[in-house]
Amino acid sequence: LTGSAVANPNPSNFDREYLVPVIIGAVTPQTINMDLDTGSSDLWVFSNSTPGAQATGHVVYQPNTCNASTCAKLLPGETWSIQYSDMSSSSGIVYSDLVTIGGAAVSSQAVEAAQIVSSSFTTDTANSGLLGMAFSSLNTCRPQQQLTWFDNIKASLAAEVWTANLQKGAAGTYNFGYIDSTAYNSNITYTPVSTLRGFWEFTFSGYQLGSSSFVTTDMAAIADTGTTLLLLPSAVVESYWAQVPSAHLEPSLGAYIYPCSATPPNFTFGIGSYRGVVPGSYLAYGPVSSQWCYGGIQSQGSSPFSVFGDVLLKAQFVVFDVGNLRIGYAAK
Ligand SMILES: CC1CCN(C(=N)N)CC1
Ligand SMILES: CC1CCN(C(=N)N)CC1
Repeated sequence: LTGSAVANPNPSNFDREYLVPVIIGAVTPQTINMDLDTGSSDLWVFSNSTPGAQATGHVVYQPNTCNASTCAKLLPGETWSIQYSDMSSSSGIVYSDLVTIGGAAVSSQAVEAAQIVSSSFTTDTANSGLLGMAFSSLNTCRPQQQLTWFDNIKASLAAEVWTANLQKGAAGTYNFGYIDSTAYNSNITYTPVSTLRGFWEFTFSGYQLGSSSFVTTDMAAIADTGTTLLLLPSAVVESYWAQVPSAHLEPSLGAYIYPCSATPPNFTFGIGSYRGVVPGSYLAYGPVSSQWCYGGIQSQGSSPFSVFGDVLLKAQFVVFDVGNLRIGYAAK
């Protein structure tokens, strides 16, 4: 078994997130556009349990709890509650239902129906749910923790692997169970993943800011499709933006902005001896005013790891190898 699904950048704003059409239900199937997030492990959707005012503009999951084996089933007593790093949150109840992504189906997937969603989810009308693809140890369902869609399907796949091929301002692809050798043009360099924190966490071997020399130093990072930007240690971020005249940390935003007339420098990361290049144009996130632009590289703050978000991932072909607990990067 294999699967292949489109990854659509959020239509309105600078590839803030990438949405995947997910088909939920057998008797009355619904296609719901969800944000595939390798930084969390809950599959949750706006639903008929979400208050109307919070669900306005969204497709809502309507579980068909009919009386056949193919119907949705409420999991009695199960609840979930999650908070994301941008302080958004959601919570609710849990059903089991058929979930098909890119032609690959899980018959009894925990589908977490929202009873409450915070305002930033309500206003993000292109996104009607989160598809968690980190490790199941982070799943918030209680009292019985539930498995991610990938954990449920992986034994049926040709290989316990999936790949991300995100694009800048265009549709990309998530493939499940196979590696499309036509999708990249360098060897894939793998490095081990630690699951101790439940993320796709790995060590990268250093970085290069623009045309400066490569800095060889082992650093921790997670690969996170659910984070838009590239988050690095504040000292590295300061050095990076020092290369752009007038770029500065804007206190009111808590972020670096730079003159939109400038193109930011490239960012290169190392995996062993592999060098992954993020073009400067990918690090121009979007305007905050007529002349100031929001930088695509920002500080990781107090986080113990960097966050390789969409601005970096879209420049690479990325292999999430669950079977071998490793992550792979290739140029494309
Ligand atoms: C470490 C944090 C990264 C951002 N998150 C996420 N993509 N769900 C939350 C966890
Ligand atoms: C993992 C992220 C998904 C998108 N988010 C949001 N719409 N508030 C934040 C959390």
